[in-house]
Amino acid sequence: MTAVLSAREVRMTYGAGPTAAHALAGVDLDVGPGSLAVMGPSGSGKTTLLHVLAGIVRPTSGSVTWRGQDLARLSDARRTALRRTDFGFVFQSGQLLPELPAVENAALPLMLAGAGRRTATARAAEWLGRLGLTGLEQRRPGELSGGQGQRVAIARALVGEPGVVFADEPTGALDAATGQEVLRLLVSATSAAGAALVVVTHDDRVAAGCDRVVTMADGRLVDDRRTTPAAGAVPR
Ligand SMILES: Nc1ncnc2c1ncn2[C@@H]1O[C@H](COP(=O)(O)OP(=O)(O)OP(=O)(O)O)[C@@H](O)[C@H]1O
Repeated sequence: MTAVLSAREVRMTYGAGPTAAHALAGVDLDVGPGSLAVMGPSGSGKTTLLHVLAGIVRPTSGSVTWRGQDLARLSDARRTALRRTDFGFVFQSGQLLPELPAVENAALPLMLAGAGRRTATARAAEWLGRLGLTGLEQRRPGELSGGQGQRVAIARALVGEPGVVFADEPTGALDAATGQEVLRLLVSATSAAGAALVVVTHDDRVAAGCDRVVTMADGRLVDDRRTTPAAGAVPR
């Protein structure tokens, strides 16, 4: 496997002394092309790992390498710039700007990167179309269902052609059937865009729809396996 993103001996400790929380206690992980689910009990370090991999937080020690650069060594400004150009994000819900129509929400990363409004919204509209939202471009988030809102969030994550998409419980606020559909779209759209996907989830069915599943416990990776269609992967 050719790793696109590599974590080595990553540790993350919150606080100090006897009450310190060792959220990551030495994690080695190579993220390759395809989709990777991160599972594990509450408090095991999943979100912290996602944030460290995505350069949102700097680990206490260890390295995270993306395209030859150690994210932990970059300045905050450089990391923020790199996050904007190279990474896409989908969160549980509520991350769309309520006053903007769907197409402008999806176009935001391009506009932040300096693209003109017309070009940005045209590209965002294409992505909304690919995600089955044609005709809903002018709706505001409050006028969309939860599943439609998450599809707008997927369009926004992919519009800038990132190398990796990070998703934290992207189906957590949806009912089971809608969640499965959103996950299927997230996996297939990310793959079609040539981006890797890292998804934190508590849901076995979501994990089964990914190519690979790692499990965390107490800040460590304790299991790493490839899924097969026979193991229940979502048909594409
Ligand atoms: N900002 C913070 N300050 C202090 N401790 C934190 C902070 N963020 C996380 N922790 C602690 O680090 C550990 C790992 O938290 P993390 O959120 O990564 O776990 P998780 O597996 O994503 O949990 P969940 O499934 O409940 O979201 C927990 O013990 C948590 O209390």
